[in-house]
Amino acid sequence: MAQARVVIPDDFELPVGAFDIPRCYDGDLSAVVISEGMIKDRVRRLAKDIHQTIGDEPLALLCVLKGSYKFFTALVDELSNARYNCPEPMTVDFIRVRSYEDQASTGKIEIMGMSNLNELKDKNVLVVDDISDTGRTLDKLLKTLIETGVKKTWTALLLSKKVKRFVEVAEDFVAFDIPDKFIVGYGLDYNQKFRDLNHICMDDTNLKANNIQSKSAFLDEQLKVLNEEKKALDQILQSLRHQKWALATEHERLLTLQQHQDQTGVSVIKLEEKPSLTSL
Ligand SMILES: O=P(O)(O)OC[C@H]1O[C@H](OP(=O)(O)OP(=O)(O)O)[C@H](O)[C@@H]1O
Ligand code: HPA
Repeated sequence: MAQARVVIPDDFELPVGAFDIPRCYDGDLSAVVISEGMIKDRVRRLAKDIHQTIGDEPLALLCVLKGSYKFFTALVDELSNARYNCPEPMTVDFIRVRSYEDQASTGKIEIMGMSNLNELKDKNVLVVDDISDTGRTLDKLLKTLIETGVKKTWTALLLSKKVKRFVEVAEDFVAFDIPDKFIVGYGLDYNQKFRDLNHICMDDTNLKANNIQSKSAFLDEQLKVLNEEKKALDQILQSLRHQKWALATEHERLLTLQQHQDQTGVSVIKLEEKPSLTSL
């Protein structure tokens, strides 16, 4: 039977005040998106789906640290139950992969603790990660595992973000499909903060980012209006300059005329050179 997907709608937000949130995160979160209880229930079912698909094969579970430590622990427990009567053992391995700074992938996938990868040679490996966003982490890791000579790979993800992937990667088992928003909690961090949070939440920086975006759009509009006003004022200024220049020229001509009249007693109309426009 095809696995059912659990798709979290884009506007699904539960009030933070309705959940138990550690005091140290007061004011840091804007919404709860998936509660701990829902994760627990979903992971139990996901473990059954994994066992049904992979069967009673020997299986190595690879935890992609740090983000997936909570999901991994929950999944191993549920898989142990699901595989209770399985004659083949299940092993656990850990690897650290890092690429994010603030809320963005740097594109530089750093794999740490590569030495134990050789232990996975010829094995069936279930890669367990917390989230697929750009897809770069899983892509790099899967390619590395294939180069290492593993027998077969599957991926189990707590979250799959509904966003166009930078690289398409097989997502074999997914607990939740989530909106394209930066989320934290249940192992996921924002600059190492919030990993210990039990629920998956939206951190307030999403709100701040939205506010900044709308403020910036508002300022762009203001700037457009001001630029138009500046253009009109420039035109008025230019016209005033011309008028001032004409008046100054006329003034100087009359002065010269008067001087000439004072010296000679004769009234002569004499054209003088105009002052330059830039000197006004
Ligand atoms: O699909 P991607 O865009 O590559 O993003 C997914 C990866 O990003 C996070 O890791 P991060 O680099 O933040 O390290 P962490 O696990 O230590 O938090 C997360 O744990 C995934 O491994
Ligand atoms: O939305 C996210 N939150 C935390 N870590 C992440 N790594 C990729 N995407 C995310």
